[in-house]
Amino acid sequence: MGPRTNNTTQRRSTRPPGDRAEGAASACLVVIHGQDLGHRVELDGRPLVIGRSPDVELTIDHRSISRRHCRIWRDDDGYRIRDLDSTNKTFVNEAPIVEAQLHDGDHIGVGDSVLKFMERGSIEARYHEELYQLATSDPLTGLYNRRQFQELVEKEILRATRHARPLTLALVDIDHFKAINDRHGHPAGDSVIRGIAQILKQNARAEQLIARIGGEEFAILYAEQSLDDALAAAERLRALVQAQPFDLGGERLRVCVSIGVAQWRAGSLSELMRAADAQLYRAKREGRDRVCAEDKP
Ligand SMILES: Nc1nc2c(ncn2[C@@H]2O[C@H](COP(=O)(O)OP(=O)(O)OP(=O)(O)O)[C@@H](O)[C@H]2O)c(=O)[nH]1
Repeated sequence: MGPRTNNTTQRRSTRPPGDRAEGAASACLVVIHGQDLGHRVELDGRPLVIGRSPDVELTIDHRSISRRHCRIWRDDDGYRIRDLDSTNKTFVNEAPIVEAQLHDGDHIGVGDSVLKFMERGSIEARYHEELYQLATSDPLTGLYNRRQFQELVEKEILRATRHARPLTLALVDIDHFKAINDRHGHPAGDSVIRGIAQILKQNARAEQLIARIGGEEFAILYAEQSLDDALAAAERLRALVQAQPFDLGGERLRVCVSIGVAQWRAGSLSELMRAADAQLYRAKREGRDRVCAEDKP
């Protein structure tokens, strides 16, 4: 299990990467050794605890790391780090510390992992920012890509389990998309994909995760929302898409989507995906342009 940034709605937005408010973060941490190499966490001045517990802001689920291992915060002189009496100690540039000032480029050792501290704006931080965007987002829409979505959903499943909160997944698929490509061309198809992504983004709440997980398929995770609430949100999206004509070179085209919704009930991410997928195919079978959800238990 790799590192997870928690405190989702505050620490980092669960909105798609393209939607992130720029300028809020003043520094970042990048994993340069250990699990989830390249993972990046923004520091925006608020205290951040690194540890094995799922309830800290940056979870690294590894036995070499204490439940609450160390804390990073900002004071008038910049960022500081303090070890929280961890079993294996916290290191800055390979020296054990109790408390220390952090400087651009410092290596922070926690258990088997090494994180690099970088001031925002440094060339290296921008380089990592670009790499991170490339690795986690879909270039056509700016939404999360499939891999990143799966990683974030795994984390939400842990949180839902721990706090006994509901979690609902919707899979959204454009209807008869091949015909749009065939009739209007691939670039027009791309603009329809972008347009639908835009509708999904504009109507998402901060705690929702949205991704493009396939050619003309999107996924939305409704964290902390019941099946009924997610169903109502999905139905609103379906109606919005249906009501908004796309302008394809002067021709107005109506596009529809089918949506399958499933609630997480213990079990793995792939079981949740399969359940939502079954509902999506039911929506297609029953005539498209509709939302289907599994019956409640
Ligand atoms: N323009 C464009 N087309 C894509 C992209 N990715 C996949 N496609 C096309 O999307 C089409 C998907 O077609 P199908 O899976 O047959 O589905 P459909 O025509 O939407 O039919 P239903 O889902 O059954 O309503 C294929 O023609 C793919 O080539 C993309 O990034 N851009």
